[in-house]
Amino acid sequence: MGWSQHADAFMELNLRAMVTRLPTLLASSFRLAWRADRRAARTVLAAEVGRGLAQAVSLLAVNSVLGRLMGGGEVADRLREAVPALATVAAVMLVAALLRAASTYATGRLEPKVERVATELYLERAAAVELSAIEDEAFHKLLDTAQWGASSARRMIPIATSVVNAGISLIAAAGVLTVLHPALLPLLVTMTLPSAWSALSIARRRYASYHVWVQHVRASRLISSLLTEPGAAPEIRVHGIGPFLLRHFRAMSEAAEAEQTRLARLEARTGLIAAVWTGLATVATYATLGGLLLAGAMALSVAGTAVIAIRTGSANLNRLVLEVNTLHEEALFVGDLQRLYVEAAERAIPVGGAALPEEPREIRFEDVTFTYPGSDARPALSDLTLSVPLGKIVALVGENGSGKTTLVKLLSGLYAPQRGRILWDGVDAATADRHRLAERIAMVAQDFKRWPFTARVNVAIGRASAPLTDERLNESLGQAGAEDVVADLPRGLDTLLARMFSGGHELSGGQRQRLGIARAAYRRGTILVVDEPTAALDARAELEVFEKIRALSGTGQTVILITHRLASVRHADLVHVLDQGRLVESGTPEELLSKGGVYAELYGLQAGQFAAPVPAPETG
Ligand SMILES: Nc1ncnc2c1ncn2[C@@H]1O[C@H](COP(=O)(O)OP(=O)(O)OP(=O)(O)O)[C@@H](O)[C@H]1O
Repeated sequence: MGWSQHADAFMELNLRAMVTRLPTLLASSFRLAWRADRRAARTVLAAEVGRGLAQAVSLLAVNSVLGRLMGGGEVADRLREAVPALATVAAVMLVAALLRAASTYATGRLEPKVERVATELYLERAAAVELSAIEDEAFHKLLDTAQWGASSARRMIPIATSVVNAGISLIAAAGVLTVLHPALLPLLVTMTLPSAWSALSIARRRYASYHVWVQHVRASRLISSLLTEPGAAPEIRVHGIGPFLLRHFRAMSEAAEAEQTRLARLEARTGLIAAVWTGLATVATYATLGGLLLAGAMALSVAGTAVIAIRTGSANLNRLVLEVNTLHEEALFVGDLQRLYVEAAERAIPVGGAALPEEPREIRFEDVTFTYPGSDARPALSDLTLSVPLGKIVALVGENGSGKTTLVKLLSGLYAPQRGRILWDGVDAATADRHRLAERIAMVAQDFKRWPFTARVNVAIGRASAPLTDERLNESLGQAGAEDVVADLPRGLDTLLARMFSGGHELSGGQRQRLGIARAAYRRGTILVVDEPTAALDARAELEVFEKIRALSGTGQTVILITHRLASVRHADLVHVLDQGRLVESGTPEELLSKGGVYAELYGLQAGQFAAPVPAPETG
């Protein structure tokens, strides 16, 4: 998959590749900064270039000061002659300090903006992808790794700034050194190469480890969140699952610790080798400098400047190598983020497409076959041909796993069939404008979302784009029979439905379900899909909800009803019976009952439960 190719690319990254990639990295940091805040980006760049130049001028001025001080003549005269150069050094230091302050301020302003821009883009793209992408394990992994990209992009800003600064300072020091004596430059490079090698090796190992361990980190985070999640809390306590989860958490943490220890050991070894190499190169550098002095090939004042230039140069080269290395490390995470941008754009729900008929009469499935992406099980739907007449109540019936939910997901455009077509009065849904199609659907899914907001928002979120009016809200609550639910809430519609927050309230399963139906009613889609709408309702509430659903269809609304309660299906205009992804029967409830097929059999089983005599208690 994508991410592992990426890791391989990094594994091949050597010093030369790092240097050649540097301009691209700096440019991408600058582009992000430019997008976030142009003025701040300009200020940082100008200030850093200015600071680098100031360093060169300051080195030359120091050279001139040393030359004057070590020249011939009276000490007082020598001092006097050095004054202009000393004044230059002081002025340059002042300018450099001012530039540094400007750069610090602008960088500080840029950083959070860059992170926000990158995060917004991440969330925006992630929210727009197809459901199949969200359910795809590889895409999820990318979502996971890419989430660090935004903070990396933020960190890249000061690092890139530092790289520019160190680079210019280094060029200044190297230029001065070359002027002083050509032999000094290669020595400077030799002194710094070991740290470059060690920093690169360490970063490469850390990154490879991260990519191998990312799944492990995810799983361990999941386990720790299970231990604190309110939904899991009752079962953890009653079934005593806590110690089991803790044991797993500890085992996973210990494995991760062992990996950290391995990395630390390798880091220490690499650092030691680099330190020995640097030490030898430093000795060689100063020995060369001494040799040049002894041979009379270099004046003492020049040697003094050379020592300063070598120290400044090697410090800058070291900093440059470390910063370039960190920049690469962060860039790899930003790379994950950029790959997510690209992949999410490729897997986004397409925009535009054919218009659907204004008032279609039927939605027709023609030889539809669908297998869930990545699944090697039998198709969830096989060669399915059926009609959903609009403006009616259509019930989907069948045993668990027969494909009912899958069918409505396809009808809602959440998935596309691999074979066959779904036609809205002759317009193929595959070519239709998907966003427009979704506009028409209101859905109460089996596992519909409990939003951690107020009751009001929990209903109105059904059509978040519409202005929230009390009239529409009350109408929807009425349509779902949810007025009592709201009346019982401590702060009515303003009650926060999130127990984990102060003032939050928890609804019962049935209350939640009614609010879910109110949300779908609020949406006012022309097709209402209700998947097991009464699973959590008591007998009276169930009757009431079906009554309401029936009333909705009376207003011209299409209702697609999935339920196992066959007594509730008797008001449907049409029933499709599915079995193992295939359509086995279709007709009105009466037709199906008299036919004596699967529907009649299931109906008989349910009715039989009520008719069966209750066994008498044993008497002792
Ligand atoms: N997201 C998914 N990924 C892979 N397979 C899935 C997914 N959802 C459902 N399936 C499989 O597709 C088949 C049909 O499932 P579906 O949920 O449509 O059945 P259903 O008739 O609605 O069942 P139930 O009555 O239990 O709700 C099942 O074999 C199920 O395991």
